[in-house]
Amino acid sequence: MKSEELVLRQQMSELCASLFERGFSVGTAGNVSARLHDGILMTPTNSTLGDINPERIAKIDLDGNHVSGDKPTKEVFLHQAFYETRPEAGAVVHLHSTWATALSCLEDINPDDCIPPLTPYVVMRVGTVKLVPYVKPGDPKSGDLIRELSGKYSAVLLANHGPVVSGKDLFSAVCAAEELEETAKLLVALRGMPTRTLDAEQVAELKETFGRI
Ligand SMILES: O=C(O)[C@@H](O)C(=O)COP(=O)(O)O
Ligand SMILES: [Zn+2]
Repeated sequence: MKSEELVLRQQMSELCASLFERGFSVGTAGNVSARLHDGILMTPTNSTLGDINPERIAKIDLDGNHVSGDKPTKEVFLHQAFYETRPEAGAVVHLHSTWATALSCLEDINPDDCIPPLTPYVVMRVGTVKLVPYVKPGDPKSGDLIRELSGKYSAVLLANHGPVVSGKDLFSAVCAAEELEETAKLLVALRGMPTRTLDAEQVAELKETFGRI
C-alpha cells in the first residue's frame, strides 16, 4: 500500500475519533470518506466513528467497486456524487450532529439557504447550504439529488437526517462540518430574536478575499 493511503487511513481514524469524542457523532451515526488518486476511502457501514480501525477502512476503486477493507457505508452513492460533481473535493463528512439535524427538521427553513451568513467564518468555511429533500438512508437517489446541484454547494442538509460537508482535504471537511454545526446551534439559539446577518456586500467581500468554498 502506498504511503499516501496509509497516512490518509490513519488520519481518517484519528479525525473520526476526535469527532466522536467531542459529541459530533454518537453510536454508529455518520460516515466519512476521502479521495485517493486511485479510488475513495470510506468508513465501513455500521461502524462507530469513535473506533475506526485504519486497516479496515473500505476502499472503492474509480469504478465504484469495493476492493478492500470492510463493506463501505451505505451512503456510498451520496459520497461518490460529491466527488463526481466537485473535482476540488478531497473529502466528505456526513454527521447527525444535533443542531444541524434540528435545522434539517424545521418546516420553515429556507431550502436555498439553510445557514444564513451569521458570521464571517461560516461564509469562509461552509458557504451557502442547500436543503436536499428526504430519501431513506442509503437510497441511491441521494446521489442523483446531489448530482442535480451540479457541484454548486460544498455543504448540504439532508432533510430530517443531517449535514453533509465536503472540503479540499479531510481536515478541511471536518473543520467545515464543525463550523456548520456550531452555526446551526447559534441559529437555533437566536430563533425568535431580531438578528442581524452579514449583508450581501460583506459576504461578497469575504468570497473575494478568501475564494470559492
Ligand atoms: O443515517 C444513516 O443510516 C446513515 O446515513 C449513517 O449515518 C450511518 O450509516 P453507515 O455509514 O452505513 O453506518
Ligand atoms: Zn446518516
